[in-house]
Amino acid sequence: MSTIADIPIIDLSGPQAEVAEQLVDAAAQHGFIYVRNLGHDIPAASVDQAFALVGDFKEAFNFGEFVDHKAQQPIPPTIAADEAKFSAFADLCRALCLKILALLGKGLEVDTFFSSAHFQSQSGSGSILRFLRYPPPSPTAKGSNDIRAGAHSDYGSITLLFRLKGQAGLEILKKDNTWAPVPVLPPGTEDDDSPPILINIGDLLSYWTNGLFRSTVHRVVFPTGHGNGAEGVPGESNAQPRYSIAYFCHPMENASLEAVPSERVKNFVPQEGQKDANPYAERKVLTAGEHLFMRLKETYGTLYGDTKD
Ligand SMILES: O=C(O)CCC(=O)C(=O)O
Ligand SMILES: [Fe+2]
Repeated sequence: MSTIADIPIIDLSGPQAEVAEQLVDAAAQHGFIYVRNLGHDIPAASVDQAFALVGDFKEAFNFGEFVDHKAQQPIPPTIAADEAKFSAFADLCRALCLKILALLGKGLEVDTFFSSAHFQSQSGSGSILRFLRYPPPSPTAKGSNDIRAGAHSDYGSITLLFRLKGQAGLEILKKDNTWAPVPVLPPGTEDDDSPPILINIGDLLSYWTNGLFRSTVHRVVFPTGHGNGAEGVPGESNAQPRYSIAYFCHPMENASLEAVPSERVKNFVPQEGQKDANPYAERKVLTAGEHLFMRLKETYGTLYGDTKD
């Protein structure tokens, strides 16, 4: 068995100063954090209900922001009946993101520096609630077809990821450049009512903190029996379709990504060769919207009026 990913497990209900410090350390060392879902922030029933809504999706369905509980985009009739439930779930995700951003600010001794740049109004941030469905392996698939979602890092500030017990697939790239599976139920959480919510740092927050917080590369694979060297986690399988729900949190588009007034950020020196070390320490101040545009342009250059070479 490959060794499972080394990701800290944090209970947000502990003493807040300690929790804040743990979150900052986890963001700096790992870029991924398990937040135990003990029902204080997101009730297990709400997660179950959200997964129960996903039945009809083909591969992915993205909700942009809801305004007055209404999606601001055309949504298929099959989904429209549940609009209020989707919106309520998005609200729970927003609230949890705000809490984590406030704690990260507390841990860096910059108070509301991050949290106040988010969700100042109902729209204008590019935050997305995404429902994902990955088909089961096709019996003939070999080699290159064993990747369900290619290696990437997320663009925004933080991402919340909800997964289902028993469903394998997520891996993170470790510092030694090898992949490690990320169990849905890390040791000690097996009896929780709902699996921990996986939080990861996105490129924007890494940029904003001059690389102190790591935006860790991850992917989704078929871990067993497909000859890709990934062996997965006991008790998890990929025989069934896999479902996940991600909430990608972004600051308001006009938020300016000015230097974080934190000693720890100021004093941070990227380790040599650290892949996600931030090259922009002496940079011009971007807004969150400009940062997103830059990332999208890197990925989808031709669509954004650039020619790729
Ligand atoms: O489905 C997953 O477990 C991860 C999805 C993901 O990384 C993404 O959509 O950015
Ligand atoms: Fe991702």
